[in-house]
Amino acid sequence: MHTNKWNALHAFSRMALLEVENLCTEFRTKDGTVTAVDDVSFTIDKGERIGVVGESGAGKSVTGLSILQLVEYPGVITDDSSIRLNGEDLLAKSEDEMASIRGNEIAWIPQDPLSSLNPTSTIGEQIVETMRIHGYGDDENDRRQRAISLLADVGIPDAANRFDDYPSEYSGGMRQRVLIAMALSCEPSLIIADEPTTALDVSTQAQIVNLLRDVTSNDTALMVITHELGLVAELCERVMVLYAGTVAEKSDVAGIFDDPKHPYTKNLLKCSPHLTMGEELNTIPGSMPVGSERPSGCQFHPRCSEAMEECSVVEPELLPDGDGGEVACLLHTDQEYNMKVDQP
Ligand SMILES: Nc1ncnc2c1ncn2[C@@H]1O[C@H](COP(=O)(O)OP(=O)(O)OP(=O)(O)O)[C@@H](O)[C@H]1O
Repeated sequence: MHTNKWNALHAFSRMALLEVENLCTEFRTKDGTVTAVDDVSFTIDKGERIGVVGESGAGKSVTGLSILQLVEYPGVITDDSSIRLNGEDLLAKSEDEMASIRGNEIAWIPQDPLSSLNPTSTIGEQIVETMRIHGYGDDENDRRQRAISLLADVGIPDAANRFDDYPSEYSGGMRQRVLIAMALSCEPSLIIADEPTTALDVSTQAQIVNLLRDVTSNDTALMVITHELGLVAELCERVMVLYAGTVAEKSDVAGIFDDPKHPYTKNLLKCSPHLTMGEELNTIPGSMPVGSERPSGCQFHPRCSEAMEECSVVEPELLPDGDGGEVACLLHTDQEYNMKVDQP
């Protein structure tokens, strides 16, 4: 019952910044409909850091891109979905309004710093341009000064001189810092970071985690998309575990590590290089359903070592787990489901 007190405090001290309800995002391809995000609901409070975790293909990036309405063709957010920022319906916004919200209100840190930066433009000019596009700052000189101070804030030494360098003159870790500076440049209320430490060495990863923790605050919330639960442990307050586009489990960070409920979460913990600390690293046998073919019942049941007969028939609902979190697993629900299966 460790989380109830925390949740009560959380409810009183914070307000919802982002409210995602029943988000469904489908890719309507010629080979059938791929449901990338299937009825996902969650909130992010002002200044909160939340981790969205799962293996490749779980729907993490599409969830983030849906919030920004940047899902590529033939992706469609279905009509029952709702995404609200500070109470405003983002799905009712025009493309021009969304363009202004991107960067100004919600900033995206993409997966790959090298391909996200323009190799032919200086680092400083790219940060200034982000502010210019979003109408931030009064004049070019202000924007330039702010870019230099942001570069210094994210730990670029000798920022005034490094302003005029090209991306190729920065290391991988420095390029990631630049993307963080760009995300911060227009003072967004939410930053969505997609795998922010992938491809960095271990000590640089630790520095980027510390930086992300330092730059998020009461004014800036963070949604981290990652397959790495170790990153979540170091950085986030709450976790949402996705599997095949559905929410497997939600919890505060302590709950996920001390008492994971969903068998998929338990498997992910055994697969995290940071958490296993030199013990044998496991992989989860089998693979996530791909394309339009989805198993009946629980999406994870074909790979689940704890699966029961009814797991192949009944789709588990996401229900309170009794510890302040929520879990979608028949092992953690009462007899109601078994009765449903037994009925003719
Ligand atoms: N353009 C597309 N057309 C068809 N299916 C797509 C498209 N983009 C994504 N998908 C499908 O959506 C699902 C979720 O993809 P998503 O990129 O969100 O996964 P992820 O959890 O972020 O994985 P990764 O860690 O590999 O980025 C996958 O099954 C993927 O194949």
